[in-house]
Amino acid sequence: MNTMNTTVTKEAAMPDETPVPVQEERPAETIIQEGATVGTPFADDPKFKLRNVEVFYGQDRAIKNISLDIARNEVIAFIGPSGCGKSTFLRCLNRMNDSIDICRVKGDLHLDDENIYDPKRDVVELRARVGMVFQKPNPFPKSIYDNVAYGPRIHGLANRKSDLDDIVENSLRKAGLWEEAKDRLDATATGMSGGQQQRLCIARAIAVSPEVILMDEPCSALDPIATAKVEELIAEMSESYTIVIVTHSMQQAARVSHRTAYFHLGHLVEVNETNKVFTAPEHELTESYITGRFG
Ligand SMILES: Nc1ncnc2c1ncn2[C@@H]1O[C@H](COP(=O)(O)OP(=O)(O)OP(=O)(O)O)[C@@H](O)[C@H]1O
Repeated sequence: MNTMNTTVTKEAAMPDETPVPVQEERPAETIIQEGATVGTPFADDPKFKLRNVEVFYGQDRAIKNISLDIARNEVIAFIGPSGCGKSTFLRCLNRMNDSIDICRVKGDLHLDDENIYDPKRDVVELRARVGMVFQKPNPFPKSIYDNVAYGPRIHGLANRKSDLDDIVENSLRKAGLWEEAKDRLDATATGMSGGQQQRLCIARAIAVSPEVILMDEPCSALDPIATAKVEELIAEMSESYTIVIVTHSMQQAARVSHRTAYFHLGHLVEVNETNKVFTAPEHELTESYITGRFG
């Protein structure tokens, strides 16, 4: 455990002049050392190598000098209080922040030794390699088939209709949706349940053969049964893909991830094996969060 104290003691003068110790919470900012993440933030031969990353919205610095590796085929969970920068950092990994005018990203961000922010980089190709599943299922107002076929069509991944059929079937199978969808491929996707729509969005991401799948609170709009299905899927998918998941649910992070990264006020405070984060956190802020003292 980090040995720094969370409290300071100060003497307060009582009317009878007897000094009485007063306990005061030390503000979180005073116990964070910028850029000094505790635990195991680095990996050998990483999929993503991210160094000294800073993200600004206008003048506001939302991500403060974060360095992290994401290993191949690992599931890493980003946790932390609301507004700590989890989604902002996640969106750097496939340049989703590019669409926000006031957003500026600094630092070195590499995917397989290629600079993600190289001005010459094809962002469409990057997002095919690094797919994304959002908080709210967002199928296109098209048929189930066309939702999954959309990416392969625009990326020219199938020459014949039968090839496209195979991609659609395989993607729906991998997303655990084939049995439910095979007899209604022409039905509109928006007529599916929320959980089915989210698995369809996962199938849509899988259809372009990504290497990485980013998930931004993928279960927050789902009921417990649909959530359990998506979590099962994450476990299966981790054999083929690198997965980065932002979640508000510590139980979910504990169930699905190999490593967990704890964010606080734009800092990356701790990264460790998930089991360690939840049973023996090294930093006192991580401990405060997982024991429910704030967040
Ligand atoms: N488009 C934006 N414009 C300006 N500021 C933003 C924008 N998006 C996020 N921020 C700010 O950046 C900081 C980090 O936000 P972010 O959404 O990344 O946090 P988060 O940890 O994902 O939060 P939550 O758990 O609530 O989704 C917050 O202070 C937020 O207000």
